[in-house]
Amino acid sequence: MGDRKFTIRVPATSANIGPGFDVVGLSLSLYLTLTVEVSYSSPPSSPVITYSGEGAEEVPLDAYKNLTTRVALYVLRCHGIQKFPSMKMHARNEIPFGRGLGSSGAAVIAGVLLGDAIGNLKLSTGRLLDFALMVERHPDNVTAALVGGFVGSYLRELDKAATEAASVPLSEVLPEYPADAGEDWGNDPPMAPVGIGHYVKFGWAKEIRALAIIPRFELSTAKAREVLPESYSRKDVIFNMQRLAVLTTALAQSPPDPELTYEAMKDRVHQPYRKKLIPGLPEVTSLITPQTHTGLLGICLSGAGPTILALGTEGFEKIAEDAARIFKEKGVDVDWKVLDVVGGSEVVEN
Ligand SMILES: Nc1ncnc2c1ncn2[C@@H]1O[C@H](COP(=O)(O)OP(=O)(O)OP(=O)(O)O)[C@@H](O)[C@H]1O
Ligand SMILES: N[C@@H](CCO)C(=O)O
Repeated sequence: MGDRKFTIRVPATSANIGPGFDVVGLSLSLYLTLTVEVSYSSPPSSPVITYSGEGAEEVPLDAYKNLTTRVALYVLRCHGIQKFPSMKMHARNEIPFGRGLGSSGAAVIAGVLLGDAIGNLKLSTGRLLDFALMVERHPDNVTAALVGGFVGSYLRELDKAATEAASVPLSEVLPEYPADAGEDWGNDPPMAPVGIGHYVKFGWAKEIRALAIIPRFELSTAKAREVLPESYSRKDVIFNMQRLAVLTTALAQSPPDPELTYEAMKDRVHQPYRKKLIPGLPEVTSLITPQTHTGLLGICLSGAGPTILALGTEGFEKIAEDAARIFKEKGVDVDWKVLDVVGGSEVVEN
């Protein structure tokens, strides 16, 4: 194989969109971009990683500790390739860490695409998703990051053997590989069962944009999932299913109907439990409405939070300023960005 240069670009995502907890995701115009140079003619060595942008002060640059390169190595090892080729990678990241904008999902998809590209594996979209789902176990962010747009997904019920293969602890899927391990990593990594995740892309009305109101603190997804209950009442489950069924079509209607979409973006499965981790969440999502803010279609927690996502057609500045004021009263400073709904990940040869 000759030497190669390529770029991998993966969008940010907002999961849940209110009632679709662990089910729907939306890709947004902030990107994790990898610029990669691979030399197959040089002997294999540890990849040289540089990084700029969001998370630069905390992200590990050791390829055996960095999430993206560990995922790439997992995919390579599942295909019998034990070592990275000689390579340089620069990551430029616009997606803030731990804010509910899918930074980890983007890093995982970037890793799967990186493994696919450097191993010249030519995996199908479905297979790329299988490997991503072995690492990030809920499909909403990774699916939207891979295929783009407004996406619904479910995890298939697997047979007994495949269920076991798909439920190994993350530490076994992604061990922190010792840099000096040579070719001997010990056991083979668990192979991803075929067809773990299935998805469908919904329509999206082109005039709808997304306002991300981003608190200046991080909340890890793991912590935001710990506060959720194990079971729910029938009433709350029906509340969410009714709204989600309406929402997936309502956001494709042009012009969108604010009355319909605002109510359809309400949730009783995750947001009520997360309010203790995000001061201001109940106030922002209840005081900012289509009646008070022309152009607003709906407002919800983005992913596991703490970012708030407001969907709308206009009036973003007023929505953002009023949300910022409510957060400020609770002692929380925010930044805000108006984002577009975008296509999925791209790998471009340079
Ligand atoms: N570009 C990246 N490179 C390496 N590691 C990353 C990268 N982006 C995110 N991570 C890792 O993922 C962690 C954040 O993941 P987490 O799931 O808590 O939040 P999130 O993905 O930003 O939010 P959400 O899943 O709610 O949308 C970071 O602290 C970091 O360890
Ligand atoms: N559906 C997930 C998204 C976060 O990655 C959650 O809300 O916990």
